[in-house]
Amino acid sequence: MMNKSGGAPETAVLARGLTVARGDRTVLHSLDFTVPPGRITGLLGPSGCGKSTLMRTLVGAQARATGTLSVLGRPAGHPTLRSRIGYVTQTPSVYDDLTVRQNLEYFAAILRPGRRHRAARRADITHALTDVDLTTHTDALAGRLSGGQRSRVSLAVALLGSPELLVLDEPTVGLDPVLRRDLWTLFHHLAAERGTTILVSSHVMDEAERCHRLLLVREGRILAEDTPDGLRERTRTPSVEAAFLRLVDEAARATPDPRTPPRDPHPRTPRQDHGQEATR
Ligand SMILES: Nc1ncnc2c1ncn2[C@@H]1O[C@H](COP(=O)(O)OP(=O)(O)OP(=O)(O)O)[C@@H](O)[C@H]1O
Repeated sequence: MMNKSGGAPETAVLARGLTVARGDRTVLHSLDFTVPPGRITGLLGPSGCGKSTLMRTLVGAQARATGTLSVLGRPAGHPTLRSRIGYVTQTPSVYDDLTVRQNLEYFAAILRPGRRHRAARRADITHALTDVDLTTHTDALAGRLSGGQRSRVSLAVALLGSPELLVLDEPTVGLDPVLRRDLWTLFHHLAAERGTTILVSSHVMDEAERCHRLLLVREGRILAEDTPDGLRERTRTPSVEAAFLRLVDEAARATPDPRTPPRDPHPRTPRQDHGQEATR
């Protein structure tokens, strides 16, 4: 979607009535939301609420989706989006029997094949390794790295080619506090200095405070779409975690408990029951 002056897009991602099924059940229910460009949007919600499914749909890896999902002005999954999106899955996508540099060389060659791009690929790899602070481990086998280091190799792969949109599925899980802080500094640097749009999922609510905007998800539905400040003010709570819990309680009050049988809109009079009351 372009703005009125025809310049940069107003939204990096736009979803309308997005519904996604996995197996025999609907996992995402008619979602409406936007992701602004050049900002960090946090996708937050409890385990199993559908965060990974939403990210997979965004990058075109989820087949059974209906509704509208526009990504960088194209329908999700469009072939031209492949080099414009960097996607980091929860499990690091690295080859354990290759060194850090060889992993990056392999993926860089897929993104920009051919000898004429050799210098650009080398510059890209150096850039990505510096971003994730792995320049001292370039010759280490990926299989011998710690969990946090392997996650950072995976992130470096996603940074190759300077994607416009970074989709990061719980990138800070299992990292120590210093590494977590450094990664968030990197995310803010990418958004502020390179205009990268970042969609990052987490079920750790304190990470929400580091995002510009939040999408709170529960049971496959958007509970709220707001800034951290907006959420706290709207719910009159001191933290995003408290705001989330309040919204969950409000949603539960607004939705009848499915275990309670619905009231019969046409109750039969005793005469119509023909005396069957006792057998019900
Ligand atoms: N391959 C699959 N087939 C059927 N259902 C699936 C499949 N993968 C996931 N699901 C279901 O879809 C729902 C959403 O899962 P998803 O992985 O998107 O959640 P999540 O919010 O990312 O969870 P987590 O934070 O634990 O990673 C869950 O109920 C899960 O059981």
